[in-house]
Amino acid sequence: MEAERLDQGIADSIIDIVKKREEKVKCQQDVDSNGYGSDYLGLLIQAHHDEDETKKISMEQLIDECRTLYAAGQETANAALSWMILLLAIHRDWQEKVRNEVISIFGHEKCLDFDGIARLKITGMFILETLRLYTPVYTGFIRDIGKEATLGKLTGLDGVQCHIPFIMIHHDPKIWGEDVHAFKPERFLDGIAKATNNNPTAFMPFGMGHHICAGSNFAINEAKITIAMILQRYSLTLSPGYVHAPHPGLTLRPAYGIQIILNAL
Ligand code: HEM
Repeated sequence: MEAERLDQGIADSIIDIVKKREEKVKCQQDVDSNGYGSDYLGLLIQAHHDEDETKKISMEQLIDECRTLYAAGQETANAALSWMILLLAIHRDWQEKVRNEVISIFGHEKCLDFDGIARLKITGMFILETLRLYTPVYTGFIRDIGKEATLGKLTGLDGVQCHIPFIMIHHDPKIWGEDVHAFKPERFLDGIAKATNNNPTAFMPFGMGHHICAGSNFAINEAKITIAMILQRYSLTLSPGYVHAPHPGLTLRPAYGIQIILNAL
């Protein structure tokens, strides 16, 4: 009952947001170039109002899309950012390296732009190493194996489910070396292909194949922007009250949160 009430609450708040956009269009405030808006929600509302019945989506479909995107994008990115903040606070040398890169590209200006974000190479290496060590979707994925598939010498796997736990792959010394548990963003200095010896299945924080994460670029940019904006303003120190307890829930999360002391620069 509680789950149903929450579910209805989520649907109602999405409908409220949609109605506000529709009202704006009715009032002619936002019809100049973007109609219902040029973001993802705007595109969904446009599809909901499409006169072509073959392209039109129902309100239920629109709500489902919003739900999926929020669930897939919020919990994962939240977990990833938490571990990034922890590792920045613990590895002060990397905090300095990342901050120096941010300042060298953006100066002490508070405003970031996309050209600069794309040039945040050290920050990118730091993000990849965090995703390797603390893979948010640690369970990986489960795939049904089809008729024709073979796995090494195994055949006749039709109907078998295959579970690929990303975190075990990301912590496999045969792939990453004996220092697999060490925090070493320099592994990614020459990109993911070099770090994994051209093995695309060695590093899969965003999955792979048909259902690979739809928001991976968004998530990396989101992390770069968040880290850059924090490091432009603060230095981070781990609070002595922090207890390290990665909790394997829906995503890999810090069981008791991450307590950080922020000092304005
Ligand atoms: C660090 C952050 C994130 C991580 C680690 C992550 C990871 C993943 C993983 C492992 C999958 C399953 C891939 C598979 O089954 O092969 C997935 C799917 C998905 N993700 Fe993400 N994700 C992140 C952020 C986001 C964001 C920000 C969005 C949206 C804005 C998003 C949207 C999706 C969607 C829609 C799917 C389903 C794709 C499909 O089934 O076709 N994700 N993500």
